[in-house]
Amino acid sequence: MGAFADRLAAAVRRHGPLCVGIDPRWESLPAAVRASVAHLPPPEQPGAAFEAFGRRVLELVRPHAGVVKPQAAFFEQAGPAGLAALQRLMTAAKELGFVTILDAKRGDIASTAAAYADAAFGPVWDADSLTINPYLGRDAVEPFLTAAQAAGRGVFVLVRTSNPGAGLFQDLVCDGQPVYRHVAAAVAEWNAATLGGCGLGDVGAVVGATHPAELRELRAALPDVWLLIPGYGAQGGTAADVKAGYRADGLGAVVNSSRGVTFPFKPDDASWESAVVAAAARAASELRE
Ligand SMILES: O=C(O)c1cc(=O)[nH]c(=O)n1[C@@H]1O[C@H](COP(=O)(O)O)[C@@H](O)[C@H]1O
Repeated sequence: MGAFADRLAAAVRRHGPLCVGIDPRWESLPAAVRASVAHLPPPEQPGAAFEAFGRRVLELVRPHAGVVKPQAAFFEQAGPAGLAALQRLMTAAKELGFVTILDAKRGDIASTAAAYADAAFGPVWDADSLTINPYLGRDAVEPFLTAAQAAGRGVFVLVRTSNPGAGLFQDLVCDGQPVYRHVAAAVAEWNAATLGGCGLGDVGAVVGATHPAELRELRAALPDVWLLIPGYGAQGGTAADVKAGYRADGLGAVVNSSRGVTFPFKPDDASWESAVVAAAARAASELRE
């Protein structure tokens, strides 16, 4: 219990709260990276380029971040070569000492959820943690919790997402509270059984940086829950917006930036690597303050 929470705490103490999202887009990649795969058959080019780019990004951001979050959709889009790239990047991230969040937003009936969980935490993806969608209910979430606990891993449950349309269902008031507060209450219950030495547990909550009022409210309601806060950077969330996500001890939140850190350049910019380093350094310092 708490194995994942404690690993995350160690990473955040060492490197600060920045989580770098790896969401590669073929059209945004540096021209040099695309050229380096031009000899391959076209269906294999995006996957190979994603791997080369992702590996370099991991090395470049290493001094500034202890957590990475590859988003599976972008790799799936690149077909089998993309999935192979994702698998190798997950391994590379672990070898570099990052805590990994596999962002696949899984959720299904219990028997299928068990297969998703087995895939995420088993030897293939070997993720430290996985994002999950709780919409199907308790029996659909529990297989992820069981598998995560058995393997010393964690999950991040979608609670209040960063997208503009998040309120359509999440804000509906039912039994006197918005739906996202009901989800938060369930997260608190699931997390309570998993606390580690750092005082936080293995069942985290996803709360968007774009909703600072809800972030403040959820930080108070979930004092021992790790928050994964996306929406900082490209979606408009600022360092001031995410401030309410941290606990007084500075732990409790990891703040994700994907495009803001990994694509701060135009494809034909030869100095893209220094742009990535500068963006990671800037985000890390802003978030630490
Ligand atoms: O679970 C997530 O990571 C997530 C939840 C959410 O509410 N909003 C959100 O943007 N995300 C993910 O966080 C990343 C945000 O990317 P950028 O907007 O480029 O920083 C993407 O991978 C999204 O899929």
